[in-house]
Amino acid sequence: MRLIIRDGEDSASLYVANYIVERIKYFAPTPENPFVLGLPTGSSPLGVYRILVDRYKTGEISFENVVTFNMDEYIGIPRDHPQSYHTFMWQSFFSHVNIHPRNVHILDGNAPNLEAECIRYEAQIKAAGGIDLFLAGIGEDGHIAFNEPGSSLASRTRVKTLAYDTVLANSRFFDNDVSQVPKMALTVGVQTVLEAREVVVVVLGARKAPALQHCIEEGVSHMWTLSSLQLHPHPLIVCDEDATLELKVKTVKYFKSIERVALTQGFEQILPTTLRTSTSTALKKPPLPPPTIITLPNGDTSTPPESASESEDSPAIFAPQPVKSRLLRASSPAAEYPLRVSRSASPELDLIPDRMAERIIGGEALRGRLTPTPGTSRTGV
Ligand SMILES: N[C@@H]1[C@@H](O)[C@H](O)[C@@H](COP(=O)(O)O)O[C@@H]1O
Repeated sequence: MRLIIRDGEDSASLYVANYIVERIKYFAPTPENPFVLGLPTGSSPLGVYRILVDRYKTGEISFENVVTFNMDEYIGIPRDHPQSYHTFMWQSFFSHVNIHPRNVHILDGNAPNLEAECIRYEAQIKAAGGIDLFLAGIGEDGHIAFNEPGSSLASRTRVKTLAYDTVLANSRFFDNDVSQVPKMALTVGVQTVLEAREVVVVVLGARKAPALQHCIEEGVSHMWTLSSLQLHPHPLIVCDEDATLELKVKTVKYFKSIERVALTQGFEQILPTTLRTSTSTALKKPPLPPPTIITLPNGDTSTPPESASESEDSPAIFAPQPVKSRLLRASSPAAEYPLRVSRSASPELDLIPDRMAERIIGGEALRGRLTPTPGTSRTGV
C-alpha cells in the first residue's frame, strides 16, 4: 500500500492527475492497444478531472486512444437526470476532452434486464483487455464504487442496494431530500476493481478520515470494502491532511518518510515505470473469441462471465498483474470448492455428510440425527 499525503485537496488532486497523465503518456496508447481507465464519480475526483481537462487543452495529453469504464450508476433515474452518473461524467470530463463516445462505458441503470447488463459490462471489460488503472473515490463508510459494507470481497458487477449512510450522504446532490435519492445502483464489484492492474484512490476531507483509518490501519474487512486494496499488488491512495485525522501520528509519519526517503534517493515512490506499464501489445491479453450468446430464463440474451481459469500463464511480471489470490479469484465458491460427494437432487439432503456418529461408541443411535447422508431419508429420525 502506498499512501501519499498532500496538504490540501488541490495538491492531492494535482498529484493524482499528474500520475494519470504520466501513466497514459508512457503507455503510448494506440487504437489497437488503448489505455483502459476506470473512473469514479463523486466530488472527490472533480479536481482531478479539471486538471486532466486543462492538460488536454494545453496539448499535453490526448484521450484519443483511451477507453473508459465507469464504476457505477444509479438505477431508475433517467440517463439525462442532472444527478445521473452519465450526466456527471459528460459534464465534468468527457465533453471537454477528445475521447470517442464509443470508448466510453457507463452502466445502464435503466436496462430492461439489469443482471444481463452487469454480465455484459464485465464481458466488455475483459474484451478491452482489463483495466490498466482504476481511479476511485470512497464513501464515508469506506465503500469503493457502490460496494457497501458487507459486500463480498469476491463480488463482480451487480445490482446493489445502497446503505442508508450512502443515501444520506448523497442526498446533498438531490436537494438534501433523502426520498429523491435512488436506493439501488449498478456497480462494479470489489473483485472487478482488484483485477485492475493498478488502483489509485483519492480521499479528501475529514469526513473520510474514519474510513481511511479503517482501511489503512485495520485488517481486510467486508465492512470497509476499500480495505480489500490491502490484497492488491499496486494500490495507491492519495489523500489530503484532513483525511488523515483519524490515523495514528506514527502511521502518517511512516508513509511521509517513505516518500521522503524515496525522493532523496532520486526516484518517486512508485515502481519503475517499465515494470508498471508496457507499450508492448504482446503484454496485453489476447483478444477474446466472439462471445457466446446465452439465453436467460426470461428469454433475454447475454454473454456469460468468463471462467476463473485465466491469467495464470504469464511468467514474467512486466506490467501490474491482476490479483491472483485463490480467494479473490473465486467467482463461484461452489465451483472453486466442489463437494466430493455427489449432490442430491433433494435440497433437504444437499448437505455434506457428517459421519461423526460412526466414531462414537454406541453411536448407532445417533446416526441420522446428525447431518444426513445423501441418499438416505431423514424420515423416522
Ligand atoms: N458511488 C460513489 C462512489 O464511487 C464515490 O466514491 C462516493 C464518494 O463521493 P464523494 O467523493 O462526493 O464523497 O460517492 C458515491 O457513493
